Amino acid sequence: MSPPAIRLSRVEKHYGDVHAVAGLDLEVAEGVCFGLLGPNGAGKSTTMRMLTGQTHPTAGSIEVLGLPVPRESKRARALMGVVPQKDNLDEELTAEQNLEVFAYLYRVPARERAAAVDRALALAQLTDRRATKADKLSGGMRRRLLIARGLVHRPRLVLLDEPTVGLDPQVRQELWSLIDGLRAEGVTVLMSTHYIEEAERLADEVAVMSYGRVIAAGPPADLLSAHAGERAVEYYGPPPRLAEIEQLVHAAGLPTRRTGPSVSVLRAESMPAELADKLGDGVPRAANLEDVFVALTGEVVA
Ligand SMILES: Nc1ncnc2c1ncn2[C@@H]1O[C@H](COP(=O)(O)OP(=O)(O)OP(=O)(O)O)[C@@H](O)[C@H]1O
Repeated sequence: MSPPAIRLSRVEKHYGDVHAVAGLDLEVAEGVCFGLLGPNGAGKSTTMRMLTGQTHPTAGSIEVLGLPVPRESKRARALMGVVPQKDNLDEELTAEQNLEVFAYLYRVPARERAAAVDRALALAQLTDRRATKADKLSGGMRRRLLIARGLVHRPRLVLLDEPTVGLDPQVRQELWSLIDGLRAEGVTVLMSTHYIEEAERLADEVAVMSYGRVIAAGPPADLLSAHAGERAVEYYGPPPRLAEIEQLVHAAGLPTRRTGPSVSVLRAESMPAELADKLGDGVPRAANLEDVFVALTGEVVA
């Protein structure tokens, strides 16, 4: 078996009293799309920044594509593509020029640069906008360009920090297709997100982070069966009715969680018929990673 693309072992990052990362163990296998899931402040961005060598760990060890980081972060950076959360395109340059600059910085050989830029433009679906300045592109186009820029040198590993944050649902779908395409090509993807649906839709494996640690990791289906079961049923009603439902369900040994104006009964596939009768009509749905997260932490994501 080939060594993992990313390995973090007992990694800590302290900012004064804040332990942004607090004993992180993580392995990402080659060719996998891996989702780092957790609420704001869980330590996802700090982890990403340590992988690129932008910030150094307080303790622990990090390897990226077999190279120790931060010692060899320059070599590691040359092999990976990094797509930052914050859009830092050069406004003055066209889509094509933004890509050319990165092809040069990533040392794509001069005779291959034009083809690399063309390929990245096609990937971003911006071939017909190649001569448009970045400040004239829409939000979705800019984000696609930002991703394509990180891919111009055909990296084996791509880090995507919150790739679709703040974008409308249609643009998000487009980016999901783009990321899916990378996975199909065998590129290893590490993506941080606080959108449950994004992790569910794209990730082969997920690590749930809370307060700087991984509290559960594995393929989404395994996490669901271990922590949330197969199905949930949502019941709506006034607060006293919801409290009553919770009491009845807990007495039967099943977990619940509040979701706004409703109570979700988890592991509903094991609900006794008698209890189902008492609870009346509910809205059945499949269990999701949010159920897992809440079951593990009591916190609500996003
Ligand atoms: N440079 C810094 N100085 C001080 N504290 C920091 C710094 N960077 C991060 N932190 C703190 O570390 C914790 C983890 O932050 P981090 O940005 O890694 O979380 P996150 O999961 O990526 O959340 P977000 O999605 O909001 O970026 C937070 O409490 C944050 O305030």
